[in-house]
Amino acid sequence: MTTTTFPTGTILGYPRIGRRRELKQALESYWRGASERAAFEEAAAGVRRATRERLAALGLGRDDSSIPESSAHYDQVLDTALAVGAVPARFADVLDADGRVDLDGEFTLARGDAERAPLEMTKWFDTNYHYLVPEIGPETAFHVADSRIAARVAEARAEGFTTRPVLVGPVTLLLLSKAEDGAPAEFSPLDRLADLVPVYVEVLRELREAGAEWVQLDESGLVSETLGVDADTVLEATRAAYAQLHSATDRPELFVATAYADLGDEAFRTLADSGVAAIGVDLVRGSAPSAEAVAAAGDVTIAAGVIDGHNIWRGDLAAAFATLEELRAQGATVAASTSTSLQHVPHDVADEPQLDARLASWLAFADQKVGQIVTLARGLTEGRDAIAAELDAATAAAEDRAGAPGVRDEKVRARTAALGEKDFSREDAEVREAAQQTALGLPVLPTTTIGSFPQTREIRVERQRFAKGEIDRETYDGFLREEIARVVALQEELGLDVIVHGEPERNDMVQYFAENFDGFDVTVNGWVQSYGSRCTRPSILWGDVSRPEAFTVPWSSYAQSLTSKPVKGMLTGPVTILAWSFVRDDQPLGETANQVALALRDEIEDLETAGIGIIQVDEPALRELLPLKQADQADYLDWSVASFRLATSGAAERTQIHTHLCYSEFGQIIDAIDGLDADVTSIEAARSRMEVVEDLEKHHYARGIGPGVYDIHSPRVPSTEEIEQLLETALEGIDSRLLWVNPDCGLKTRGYEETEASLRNLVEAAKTAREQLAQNA
Ligand SMILES: Nc1nc2c(c(=O)[nH]1)N[C@@H](CNc1ccc(C(=O)N[C@@H](CCC(=O)N[C@@H](CCC(=O)N[C@@H](CCC(=O)O)C(=O)O)C(=O)O)C(=O)O)cc1)CN2
Ligand code: MET
Ligand SMILES: [Zn+2]
Repeated sequence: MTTTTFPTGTILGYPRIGRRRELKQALESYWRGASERAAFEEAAAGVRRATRERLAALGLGRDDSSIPESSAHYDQVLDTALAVGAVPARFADVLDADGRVDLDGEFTLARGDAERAPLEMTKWFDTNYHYLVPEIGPETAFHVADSRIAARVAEARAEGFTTRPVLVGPVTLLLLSKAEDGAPAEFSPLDRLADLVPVYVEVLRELREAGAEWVQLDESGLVSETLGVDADTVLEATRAAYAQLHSATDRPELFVATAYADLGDEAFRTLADSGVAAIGVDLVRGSAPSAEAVAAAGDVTIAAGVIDGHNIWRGDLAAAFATLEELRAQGATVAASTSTSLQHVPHDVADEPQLDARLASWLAFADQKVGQIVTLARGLTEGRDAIAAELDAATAAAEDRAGAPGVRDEKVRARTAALGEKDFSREDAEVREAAQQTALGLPVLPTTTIGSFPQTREIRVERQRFAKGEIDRETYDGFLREEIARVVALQEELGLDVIVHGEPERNDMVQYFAENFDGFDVTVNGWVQSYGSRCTRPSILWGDVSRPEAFTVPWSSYAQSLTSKPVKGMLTGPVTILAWSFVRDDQPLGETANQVALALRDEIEDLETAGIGIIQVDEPALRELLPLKQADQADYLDWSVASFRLATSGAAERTQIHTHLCYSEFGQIIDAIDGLDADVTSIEAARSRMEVVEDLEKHHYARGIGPGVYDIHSPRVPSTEEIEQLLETALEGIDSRLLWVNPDCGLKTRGYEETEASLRNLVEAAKTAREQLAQNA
């Protein structure tokens, strides 16, 4: 086997949706049937080509494997699952006679079809990216089902690039998978490792044939303690898998990348001992391997993740370089790398000319981070003096940021400093329940939705016209009021009990808040993929946060003026606002969370004054930010739960506080959910068919609870019978006085046709369930 050296500087991955979301456009157009397959393939290839050219222009080498081949149409976990044939039996028909899967098969798994729900989607580590969860059973027939990753390597090769293909590694792939339906209770996907690794061996051979000299296997599963498998078992699996991959012939050199938390010496040594040639460690979230581990590791290259792939600050470049030098002084072969893939940050600060120049000078998006990597690599080759100017410039920017106006706002500081215990708690839950019963008079099994109604193209276009100055504020507001009136009337007609205004005024549930708070800025082109073709523009929280004036109140009161049923006010909670923004890194998150909480507390007070009796404070990201290391979890849950309570505990007894969580497994955090002290909580449950009910029962959960009965992630309309069935399951573990009937999440990504049909069935099913309860009483 040829031995090639690892590049001195590299990144673990690059945004793949395109600088102007070209891939999103192409995907949605293909799905709509508005373009042919060939046109889609061409657009996707265009994004890949532009990425390679850009990375080379920024200074990564064309032929030294420093450019990762990290593209994906929909999801990188799906791409790896397809490569090794991890296709569940319920989708067996997407495989052709040769066991291969094509483009439409890929999208069937990702998006489902009329009969089938798609693969489940869940959080990728502690990020706002969502991957598709492979389903693996005792019978899953692993085989090479798809060769697109090799084809992309060959495509790059033809254009003069030697790229480094990126796959999810075998251990992490299985750790992130779920057991296929019908698998025995004691079955764990990791049990199939020995059957899976030989298929990776074949895939590696294919990649080598296509011209890859290095392959990157992402094994962040090794750093997480939240995947339900103990550390020793994970290390044992790692040892077994990599010994076998190492001994394979005709393969690229192995680079195992880990990210999102500390790898730790033991896992580092396990990888080094099993013969992998390079190991990536996240030095933003974790620490460098110890001197002993480095000494014991032989000639393995350490790809030191010193540039933050998960946040947008320019950071302390001099400190990053010092870390590299220190590792080198210990005898390590070092490369400069990002801590994670850059898929979590936008492309380019230069695409944001509207940003204040001073703020912009503190930032580094993906392209700036590539520049930083190139600088550090040059420093490693030529010595510190060669990059002194760049290091000094970054230091000067950090100093400027520390003293800039708005970073500290003394009024905000005085308010958080004065907080006492009473600011974090409400009247007893029973007292509140009685007051709310009187105030609201809701039926048993009340029906409601989670907040958003379909964000139609028309709404987005009107908002864009308003942003461009093509229509004035009055016209835009008038349009939104019409939209709200329509949505309220629709809910009345459907017979829902608690009405929402539909959130048409919001571009995004976090960005909208950032736009209305001080201390934030927003981007115009700073798109980051959240899942599939869906993107967000995370806001930049750079200063102390406060709320200049009420902003949700006019919409909620307008909706309330149209109906005698209660309208639910709709806010995004402090933890979620932090989780889905780029947050200042110069103070503890808990401190920032309390500032956001106080801004929300002000809004809640104004909603109450305006006569809104139910207020939902969404915290879908509560589970997302849960630290991957158990030792850090208690502290996180303390400050996150406290910030929610700070936001909501100013509410009167009679005001019913709701919260909503989705996209996660909740078993692990039920105590924290209880600690939020919300009166009613809606959670995602339909896709896991009410699995959560068992957990709730185990914890003797005694508050209002709405486990979702309708999966809003696919256009499929759930039948009345199906929803009745789910309600029956729910009622086996939940007291009927506590149960609410609602979808899994907001309806913003859905169309009206399926939304109306589904909600009609939901209301109908609730009616039947109520009748049955009355009969049984
Ligand atoms: N921040 C955040 N994170 C989240 C969620 C969330 O809602 N927000 N939900 C969960 C799942 N993730 C999601 C992420 C994004 C979307 C989503 O729908 N995104 C939209 C964009 C939302 C947005 O910001 N829209 C803007 C800009 C819309 C736009 O693209 N306008 C066009 C013009 C209009 C058009 O032709 O469509 C343009 O600028 O070119 C607006 O409405 O104003 C999309 O990708 O399509 C849904 C779920 C978890 N994480
Ligand atoms: C991702 S959670 C979404 C909650 C929000 N209120 C909505 O309905 O869209
Ligand atoms: Zn949700």
